[in-house]
Amino acid sequence: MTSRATRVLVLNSGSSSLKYQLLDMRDNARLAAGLVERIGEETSRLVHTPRPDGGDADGGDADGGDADGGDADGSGKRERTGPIADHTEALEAVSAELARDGLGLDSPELAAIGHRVVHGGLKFTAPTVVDDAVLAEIERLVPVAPLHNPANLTGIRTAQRLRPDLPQVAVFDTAFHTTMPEHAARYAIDVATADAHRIRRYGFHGTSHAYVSRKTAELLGREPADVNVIVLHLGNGASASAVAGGRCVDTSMGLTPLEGLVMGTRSGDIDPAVTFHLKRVAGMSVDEIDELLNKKSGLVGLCGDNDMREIRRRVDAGDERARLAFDIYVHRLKKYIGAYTAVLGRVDAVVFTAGVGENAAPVREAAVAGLETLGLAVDAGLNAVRSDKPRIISPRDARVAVAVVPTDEELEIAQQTFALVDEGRTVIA
Ligand SMILES: Nc1ncnc2c1ncn2[C@@H]1O[C@H](COP(=O)(O)OP(=O)(O)O)[C@@H](O)[C@H]1O
Ligand SMILES: CC(=O)OP(=O)(O)O
Ligand SMILES: [Mg+2]
Repeated sequence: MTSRATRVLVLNSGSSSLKYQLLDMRDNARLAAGLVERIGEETSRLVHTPRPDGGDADGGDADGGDADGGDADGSGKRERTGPIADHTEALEAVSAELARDGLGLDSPELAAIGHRVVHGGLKFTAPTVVDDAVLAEIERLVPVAPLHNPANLTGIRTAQRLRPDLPQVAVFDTAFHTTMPEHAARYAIDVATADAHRIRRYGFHGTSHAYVSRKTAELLGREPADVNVIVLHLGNGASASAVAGGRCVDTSMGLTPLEGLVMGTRSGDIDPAVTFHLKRVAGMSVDEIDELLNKKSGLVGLCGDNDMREIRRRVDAGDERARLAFDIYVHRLKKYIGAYTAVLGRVDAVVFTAGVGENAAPVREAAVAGLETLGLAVDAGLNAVRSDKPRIISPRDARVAVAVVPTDEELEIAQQTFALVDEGRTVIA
């Protein structure tokens, strides 16, 4: 008997987390999904959900940890807490959980492992089968994605060790943004210096921006080529993009994932001279400034919390610091909506996605408040509906649709991975 390997394991390694999904590409069914968080701390936690779409569970969220996480009844969810030192240990723990369900990494049905890789520079414009040269290039880009590329590399190397025979496919956050025109991608600095050091806007979260902009066209009942969309990917990291006819024409993240919107722990846009000032006047080292802007800024720097749920709780309780953090976050969003409206000329939809964008109705409401002159408004009733389906939340007669479209980076990575390895593939006995 012969069978074709049709499963793909997707690994999304973040700086302190590992999200994973195992999918069967015949019908895109999720066979397992989960999350390891707080890697490197004493209180690491692994949440594993077998058959996340199956049974009568409420559909939950793909990341298995963004929503309130309380759907205990009958979903078969398993949780394990205790120290997990690094991404190698995390993947070994995930592998053990999968094996308990008969879905171990040794399965002959596994066709490939797909990895989210955050920084691919300009070299990688499409999903790529990993070899030594690809690994070396991802490594070379560590200085411009210091929170992400090292974790991505560990994920790939550990997966290679566990299944040396399988294709490992890298799917790059930067790939979707490589269509940006030069006038959007270049910084206005000395060209020779910029070119010598490959300094330019690369943009990130591209897999999500691509998926969500395509789904938005579907939601509007139109072809992606006919639709102009502003995508607001608001997770822990956050970025905006302007997508014209399916191609990215501008995005808020830059050389690194630090630029642009206010994020959970990152400052987003600041005057670059702040860094000189911190060095020359405050006496901080470059590494200290790096840590300040990447890990101790954004929402956490402003109010001590980076989780929008907690910030909203505090705002509702009258906490002034949380209120100011929320207002700064929203003000930056508004600026990007305005800027990208100007960049696109005609906007068909403004779309919210990722943990904050999909769940935080007050953020969506505040971000478009007062933007009626741009044709933007939300319907309070529609905005309040909680759902994991793509939906329009603007009034029926609105000139520009405002929408919520849940992202699914893992599905997109799995599809791109499978498309690559399945081309011309021979049947496995
Ligand atoms: N129900 C909710 N209400 C408001 N914000 C939420 C909710 N659920 C999740 N979030 C926000 O989403 C963030 C995580 O988003 P996510 O897209 O999973 O980020 P990442 O992929 O970068 O880890 C959390 O830090 C929190 O701020
Ligand atoms: C690029 C980036 O910021 O990714 P994340 O949101 O996963 O941190
Ligand atoms: Mg994310």
